[in-house]
Amino acid sequence: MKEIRAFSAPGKALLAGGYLVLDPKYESFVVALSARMHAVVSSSQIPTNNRELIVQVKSSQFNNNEWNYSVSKGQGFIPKEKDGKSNPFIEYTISNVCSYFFDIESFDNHITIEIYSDAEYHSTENSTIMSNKYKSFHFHKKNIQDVPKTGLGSSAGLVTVLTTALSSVFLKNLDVSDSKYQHIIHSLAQISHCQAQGKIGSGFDVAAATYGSIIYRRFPPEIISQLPQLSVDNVEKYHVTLKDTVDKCDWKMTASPTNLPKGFKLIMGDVNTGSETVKLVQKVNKWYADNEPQSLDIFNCINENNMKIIQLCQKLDLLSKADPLYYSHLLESLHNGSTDDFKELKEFKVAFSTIRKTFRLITKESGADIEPAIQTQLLDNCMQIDGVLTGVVPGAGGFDAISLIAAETTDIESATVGLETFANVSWMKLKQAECGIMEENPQHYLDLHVTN
Ligand SMILES: Nc1ncnc2c1ncn2[C@@H]1O[C@H](COP(=O)(O)OP(=O)(O)O)[C@@H](O)[C@H]1O
Ligand SMILES: C[C@@](O)(CCOP(=O)(O)OP(=O)(O)O)CC(=O)O
Repeated sequence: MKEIRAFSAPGKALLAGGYLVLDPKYESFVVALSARMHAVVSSSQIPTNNRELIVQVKSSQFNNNEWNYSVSKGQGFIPKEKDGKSNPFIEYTISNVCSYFFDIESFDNHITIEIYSDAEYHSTENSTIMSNKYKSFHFHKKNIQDVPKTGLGSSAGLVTVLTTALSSVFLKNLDVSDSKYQHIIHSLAQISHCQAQGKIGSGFDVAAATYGSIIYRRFPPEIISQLPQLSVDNVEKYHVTLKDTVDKCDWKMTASPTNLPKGFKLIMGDVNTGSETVKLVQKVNKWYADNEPQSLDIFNCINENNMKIIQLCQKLDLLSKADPLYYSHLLESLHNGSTDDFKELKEFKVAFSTIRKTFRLITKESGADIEPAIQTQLLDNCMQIDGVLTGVVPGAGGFDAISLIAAETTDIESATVGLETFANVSWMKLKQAECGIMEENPQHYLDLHVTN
């Protein structure tokens, strides 16, 4: 009998903690976003002589892209694509999930996974909308690697949701709301994502895809770097080390659920030019090493303000319950220019402006365009808009995007329409996600038809 299940995972914005998050001594604030990556998985058992798996991954939104893999222990769980096509994010995910579960006695060996990604992950130019009563997706004429990204973490979302979908074939009782399974999904996805990227980043994107909005402290990079290379000759060794890493190892990380305070929302503006995170990180690392110990003081100053933001979010949320009247006045102040009358809001603004000031200092000293002048101007202008409290360049910064924190009642589109100052920004149809990885109804992806 054919089994069908569906899952989805959210995108991310690193609101506080860019660069510092790479070091396990600092915590960061990651907001999970309503743009999600989806996987619909169906599996069945077909007769074979060996324990070979057939895994077909379809991403029909992108020029009908599809990858057809055969995977077996004899090939070291290294997937072989029928036509030699490659997608490292899919391949490492298949390798790790298969290696982790391969001692399970019986499992479905014919697996089809359909990937869908929400509109906000990519430029929607020249795309066709296909929808049904429940979902709506953009279909492109280009292959996945040729459609411009917006920077919400498509590969992290893909790897996390694919890890979940594949694991569900081996674990029929997989429950994504159970922390035991979330840990397995998160660990396998972090490992696969790092291997596919060829570097061990901070992993905040995979953590948000799994756990939702979080206060995040990264795992030590050695957890992943100590894994042996997966090859035909060391299948057993890889399997044992992987099992230990996922099941026994202390990942020494934090991923505590958090949220923007009640009555506030995150607004993301796509600036449409793009930056290269790897190059920015290299420049900042060089600047840091060349300028110790002052660079440590600068990072500590950013950290103090990051922590302030995390504490203020918690404080505001408590206040919304403890003193609803005061809180409603506080929210109103965002629309009548009196935010400075409320010390919590004043402190919130000061924390962000200090972080921005410090980012500008690093920009000047390192040559890494974290908050380039054009973004400074844009953010300053945004802060004049009715309802907007503050703003920052998220993640690595650069020319990619801006994040604003505003009253839920802010209408950013109307406030900026037709204004030259905001001509280069497109406001993304996004909000904070309600949760990390979640199970979806597979019926909701059926009968998609053209709607534009
Ligand atoms: N919907 C999708 N279907 C198939 N592969 C995808 C999809 N989205 C992302 N990917 C994979 O992730 C890659 C982009 O990863 P990356 O450059 O790290 O971008 P991002 O910063 O969005 O994570 C794509 O080239 C592709 O291999
Ligand atoms: C600099 C960083 O700390 C944050 C980068 O955040 P972005 O959200 O800009 O990331 P990408 O999607 O990978 O480009 C690097 C890291 O944490 O890996």
